[in-house]
Amino acid sequence: MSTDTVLRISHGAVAFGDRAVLRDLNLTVQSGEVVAILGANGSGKSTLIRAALGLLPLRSGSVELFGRPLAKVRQWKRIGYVPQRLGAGSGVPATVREVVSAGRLARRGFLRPAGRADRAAVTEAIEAVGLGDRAGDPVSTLSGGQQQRTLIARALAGGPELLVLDEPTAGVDAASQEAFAGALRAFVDRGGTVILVAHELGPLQSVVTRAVVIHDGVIAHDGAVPRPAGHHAEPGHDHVHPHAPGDEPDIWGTR
Ligand SMILES: Nc1ncnc2c1ncn2[C@@H]1O[C@H](COP(=O)(O)OP(=O)(O)OP(=O)(O)O)[C@@H](O)[C@H]1O
Repeated sequence: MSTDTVLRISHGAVAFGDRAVLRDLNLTVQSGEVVAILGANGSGKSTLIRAALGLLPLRSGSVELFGRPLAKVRQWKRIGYVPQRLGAGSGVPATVREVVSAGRLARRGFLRPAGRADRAAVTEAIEAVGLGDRAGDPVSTLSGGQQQRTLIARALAGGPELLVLDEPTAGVDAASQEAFAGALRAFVDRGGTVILVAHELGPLQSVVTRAVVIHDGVIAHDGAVPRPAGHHAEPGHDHVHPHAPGDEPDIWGTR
């Protein structure tokens, strides 16, 4: 597998008004890595990935994607991004297949009708997340976890090299978490790179190769996935964890 640099953030700083959220942050991700961005609520995890994709401006520092400065990145189809939440209640009764097909648009161009390869990629992505039997159903009839999987399938359908996922399994049922972990594993086996934000990894733990913990605007840990610190017992712990009984959860939200 090649070890090309997929993402490099150098001395990145992001502030909202005069509030610094990220300060002098350095992060390099190589091709083939599965990096989990961890940290407490509000520590800046989403801010980090949004800045990495050019969705938020840096106050200072620089970002390179696939070896190019952000301003020179043209091939956005190399990246699949799944933001934190499906825009709920859009009122559009789109089916799973329609939503996932939207993930092919950047690749095939807006004016060209979907071809055989497009349809095959959409079907494969839907199967990969375990929604083959729901492809014709409106997404509004799906569970939250299934909707999240639909968005992941949409990102996969574009055939990206890098997947960026913001809390893909937060509040997601156990079956969806397992299906999602399987889809990610298949993506990585084919040479894909993943950066994901998480509060707990659950079934994803076996896929993740590296954990980056954000604290106080900088990287407080970069390496092996840290062991849980028993946060379930803490009163401030308010996340929903749909894991199986007897399953030992892994929590990092150091609040
Ligand atoms: N557009 C914005 N304008 C002002 N403040 C913002 C904006 N986006 C994020 N923030 C603030 O920046 C901080 C970091 O937010 P961010 O969403 O990156 O945290 P997070 O680690 O992803 O949190 P969570 O785990 O709750 O999703 C928070 O205090 C948040 O309120």
